[in-house]
Amino acid sequence: MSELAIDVRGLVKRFNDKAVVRGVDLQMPKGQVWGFLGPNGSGKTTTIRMICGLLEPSEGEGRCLGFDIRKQARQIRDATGYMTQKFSFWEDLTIRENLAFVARLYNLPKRGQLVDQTLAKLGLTERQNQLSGALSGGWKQRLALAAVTMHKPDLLLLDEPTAGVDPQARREFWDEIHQLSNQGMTVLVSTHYMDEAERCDKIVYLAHGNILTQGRVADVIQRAGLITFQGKGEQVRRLAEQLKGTPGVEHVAFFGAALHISGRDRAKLQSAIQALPKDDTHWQEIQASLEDTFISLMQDAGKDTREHG
Ligand SMILES: Nc1ncnc2c1ncn2[C@@H]1O[C@H](COP(=O)(O)OP(=O)(O)OP(=O)(O)O)[C@@H](O)[C@H]1O
Repeated sequence: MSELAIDVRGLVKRFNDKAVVRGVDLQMPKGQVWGFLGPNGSGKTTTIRMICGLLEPSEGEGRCLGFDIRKQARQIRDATGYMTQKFSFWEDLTIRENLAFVARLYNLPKRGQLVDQTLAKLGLTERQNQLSGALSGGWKQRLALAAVTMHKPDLLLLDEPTAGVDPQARREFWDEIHQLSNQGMTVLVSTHYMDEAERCDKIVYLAHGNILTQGRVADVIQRAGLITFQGKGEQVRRLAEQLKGTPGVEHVAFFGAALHISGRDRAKLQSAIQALPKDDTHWQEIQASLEDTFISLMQDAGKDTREHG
């Protein structure tokens, strides 16, 4: 039996002749947690849907949990939990009714007992008869996660599961993801949050339908070879415009109140800083963050697209 949960090659998806996924190869070992990142519209959802057999690729092939993504969608569905971006409950059904509905959908045995256990694990037994629509965003996502894992899938595909959820609830959600992973589940999760990317064994970064980089977070940052300086001070907002377009300054971005400038030539970055009007801004070289790296990758990918049409 293959040790790869996902093994797909050359996946292409075209909608009305426009390629939105342009040749994705993904080999993901079982038991790991991988993050799927990339700007809006880069093709993450489309790729996930092809992997789990919901969408037929225009080109390419592969296996998910050993099943052919083109021919064995049903088997993949039965062994996979897929939480879509807009996972929605019947808001006018109770919490219990929603779980019971999913259990019936998967034709699970001992449904009543299973729903009881799931409610207890979630800590929602007391509230089981409340309408799901009344739950907070964080609770809704936890309920959704419980629903898509009730059939004990081998692979969990989560599409931006924590969008719009507060930081505390996101943390709790991730604790649950890691617990599921400890039980042997393989998890592929798409996200726009850098702190979530850092919790993954590996990340895959997609832009314009292509994988631009993948690997452990530290390796991805190191491979990008970015040099970053951070500026802090009262005047820093005024400096940003001035720095844009300066030779050697490849990108300029605010991180809270601090300004980051990055490039690949340290001397040029230093010259750019020295040429600034003297004020109280304090500059220091820092290690490039994952976000700096992604901003840079995205800008490079943008240039590529413009250059190559
Ligand atoms: N059924 C469809 N028909 C036509 N175009 C589509 C369809 N589904 C997706 N697209 C387009 O494909 C591109 C990739 O979309 P996709 O949802 O895969 O991106 P994404 O990386 O998941 O984005 P986000 O981070 O915003 O969720 C987008 O331009 C989208 O508009």
